[in-house]
Amino acid sequence: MTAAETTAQPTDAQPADGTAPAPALALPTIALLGAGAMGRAILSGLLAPTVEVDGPIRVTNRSAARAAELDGTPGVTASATDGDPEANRRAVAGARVVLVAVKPSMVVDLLDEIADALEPGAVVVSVAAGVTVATFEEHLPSSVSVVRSMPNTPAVVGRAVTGISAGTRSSDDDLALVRRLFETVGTVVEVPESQLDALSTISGSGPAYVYLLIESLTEAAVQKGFTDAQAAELVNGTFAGAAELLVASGKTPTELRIQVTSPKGTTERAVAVLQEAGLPELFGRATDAALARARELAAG
Ligand SMILES: NC(=O)C1=CN([C@@H]2O[C@H](COP(=O)(O)OP(=O)(O)OC[C@H]3O[C@@H](n4cnc5c(N)ncnc54)[C@H](OP(=O)(O)O)[C@@H]3O)[C@@H](O)[C@H]2O)C=CC1
Ligand SMILES: O=C(O)[C@@H]1CCC=N1
Repeated sequence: MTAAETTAQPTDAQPADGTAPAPALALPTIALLGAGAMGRAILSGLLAPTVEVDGPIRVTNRSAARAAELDGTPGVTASATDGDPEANRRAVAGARVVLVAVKPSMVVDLLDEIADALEPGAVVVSVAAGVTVATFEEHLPSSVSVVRSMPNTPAVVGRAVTGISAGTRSSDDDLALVRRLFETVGTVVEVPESQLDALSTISGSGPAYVYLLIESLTEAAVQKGFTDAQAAELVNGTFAGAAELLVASGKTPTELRIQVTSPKGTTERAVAVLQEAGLPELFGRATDAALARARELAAG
């Protein structure tokens, strides 16, 4: 299941005895504009039983179908912007945090639409790739602050890595608030804005690189005669197990690769093919291409 196919569901499990855990984290009023793959991934963290948001989260989405689907979720009020030009302005009025999760090309129109409906002191949080703090600040009143962020889709399972960067008007408290918000879906790394596009090429896009590797190894398994189901079990299990081992062992990826690679054994031959084909350099080129695209998005 992709993030785009998920509906917003709390990320934390309820205790086994069925009682609700005490809220561990209180967040102020939140509006979330854009309930696509990323918007809904973040929403799932905010709906965790350990998080208490002041009032329902006000979600908007362009199409009515998705808004209607989310409107039934406890803790959420959702409206569609299609046919309701005031929906975004209503959602942000009185909200302390406004998450902007529409496509980069739609950001500027959205900011112009909501600018004079924002609460003074609101924190506008961008998840849009490439769009700079300067663009946000140019289109918003000086009474609101801007924080740029770059989450990733494992937010759906509470395992996101999110980069955040302060805007020129954001206080330490604003940044701390945004950190707490993204910690509901995983871990948070603070970087200067000058590094956020680079971070996006690594962790923002990173899940796609991992899935591409999984797809490629699965194809190799099928070519070797395994059924699709067997190939998926072998490859998905191997990626999940290797990642878990990396985290649990505290060892470096290099140490763990060497453990697998018996001298003069089979893995050594396979790894040599991948290295000779330039796999490490390919990641350098791929992330350079992503960075160039982020700069195009920034230029509008
Ligand atoms: N996908 C990812 O892994 C990541 C994405 N991002 C960023 O997140 C943002 C969203 O990306 P993603 O979720 O993938 O894209 P999606 O297209 O899945 O989501 C965008 C959503 O915004 C809705 N929308 C469009 N216009 C408006 C509007 N005026 N008001 C309210 N909602 C609107 C769309 O509705 P409808 O579909 O009905 O048109 C859609 O559901 C982008 O800026 C992207 O750069 C950041 C990190 C990772
Ligand atoms: O592909 C994109 O533009 C977004 C940003 C990082 C991941 N997805």
